[in-house]
Amino acid sequence: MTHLAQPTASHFINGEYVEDTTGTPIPVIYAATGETIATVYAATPAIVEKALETAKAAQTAWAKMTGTERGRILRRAADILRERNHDLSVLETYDTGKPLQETLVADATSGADALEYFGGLAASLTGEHIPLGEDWVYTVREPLGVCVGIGAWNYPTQIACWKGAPALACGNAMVFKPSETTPLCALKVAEILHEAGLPAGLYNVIQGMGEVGGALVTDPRVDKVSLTGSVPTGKKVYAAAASEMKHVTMELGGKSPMIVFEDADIENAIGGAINGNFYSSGQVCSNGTRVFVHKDIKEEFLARLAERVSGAILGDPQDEATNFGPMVSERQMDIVLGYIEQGKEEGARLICGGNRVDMPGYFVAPTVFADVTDDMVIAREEIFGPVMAVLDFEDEAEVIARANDTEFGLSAGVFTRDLSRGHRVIGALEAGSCFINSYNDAPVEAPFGGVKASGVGRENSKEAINHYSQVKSVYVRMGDVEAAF
Ligand SMILES: NC(=O)c1ccc[n+]([C@@H]2O[C@H](COP(=O)([O-])OP(=O)(O)OC[C@H]3O[C@@H](n4cnc5c(N)ncnc54)[C@H](O)[C@@H]3O)[C@@H](O)[C@H]2O)c1
Ligand SMILES: C[N+](C)(C)CC=O
Repeated sequence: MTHLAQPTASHFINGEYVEDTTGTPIPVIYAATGETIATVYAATPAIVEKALETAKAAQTAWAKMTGTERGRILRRAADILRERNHDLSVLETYDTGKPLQETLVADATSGADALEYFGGLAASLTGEHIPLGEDWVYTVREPLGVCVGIGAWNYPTQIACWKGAPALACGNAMVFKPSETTPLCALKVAEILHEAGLPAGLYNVIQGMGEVGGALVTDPRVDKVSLTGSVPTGKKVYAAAASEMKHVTMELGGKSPMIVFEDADIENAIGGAINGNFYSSGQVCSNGTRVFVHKDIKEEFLARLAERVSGAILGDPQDEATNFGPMVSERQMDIVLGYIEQGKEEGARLICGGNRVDMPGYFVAPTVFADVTDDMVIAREEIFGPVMAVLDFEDEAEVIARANDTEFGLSAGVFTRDLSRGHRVIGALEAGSCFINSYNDAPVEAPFGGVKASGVGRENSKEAINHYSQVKSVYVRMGDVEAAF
């Protein structure tokens, strides 16, 4: 019997589903059971060619439409996403294993927000007039052309929309390659965009592993590459794109600090630490996985934290009562369990969790280590699972220096009732997406992205427009041209 997650076909190109079973089969495995629920096929060179040719051909006419017309289509797509939120959330849960309780509020909804926001901005994308005496300069905001989006597996619907919405609003075409681990949701985004009236060829989805991503990145017809993925992949893709000076956005990994001062509202800080470590079972790029807690409140923090973590409900992710799901794959589970063993060997104090859960699927118990030191591997490397490292500190200058002592710079959070200190400390932290008395809020109105090895460019907000368009300046002389000879 065909599982309801099985898509119509593997790829969506030129406004329709396209199949080519000669590509490498990619099984889609439901992380809560280990069963194969769908199969898609990696794009062959012919499929890659068709997607790029189609995108290139469709983009010129799209760019000539008014922003109002483009925006209307994106906003219609946002409405359809919201109307179908339940079905899309069920699919997201099959694709990723994340609990339905989360996907109902975080995935298609945040994708719809992006489509609505950039749909609303499309009509206001203008240049400026710069008077220069009798002469003047005007600027024109132009699309880049064909953009490639490459996704990670933790937020497949959101990533497909966060890249597609600003690209399309600016008049570009997109070829999107989802993660091979979660190939399903982006196909629905493409289907809905076309149902909303998007002309054929402007948003194409093709499947595949890194080689397909690599073929897209190096193709001369591609003008921009936006990757969400790990730092090692980011370095490769950035280098490949640099050979032809392509525009890039790099949304990469992190090992972000969350600092809890002694005057913090401790329950709020614990709530922030739980959201910033255990939401999506810890598979969130911006997570505050190094939780620095002032030594005076550390033991109280740990005791209350352990009590609250015991409230995690592990189970069937399609059951709305479940609030903690499995790792996306067996491979990711093994990576996370390997880090947990390393934490134990390094001498960190295990407060809770620390094991695979004895149930079907790839569940790792929410894990907290205390007495973690800066040099431990679990404090230095991105784990991308439910593993919180709690470190203690004594004073502000010391904790800022330690928080910044990392190659990453995606996010940072501070909990304190002293707002002067909150702003001062956030100002000194090397991170792109920061929080005061909160953690991991990512509304579409706020720029999102990292500094240092965590990334280049920003998604969301008006900032994203700068990364999907370029400015042409035109000098207009009103008088005669003066020349030396
Ligand atoms: N900053 C953000 O917004 C953000 C959001 C989500 C996830 N992430 C990061 O993503 C990582 C987890 O996701 P992942 O395991 O899927 O990452 P990954 O780097 O393994 O893969 C990401 C994507 O890149 C593709 N890819 C791999 N090699 C490639 C190559 N040489 N050329 C082109 N494409 C290639 C993969 O097929 C996949 O689609 C974590 O590090 C996490 O922090 C970042
Ligand atoms: C962008 N965000 C934080 C919602 C998901 C990243 O993994």
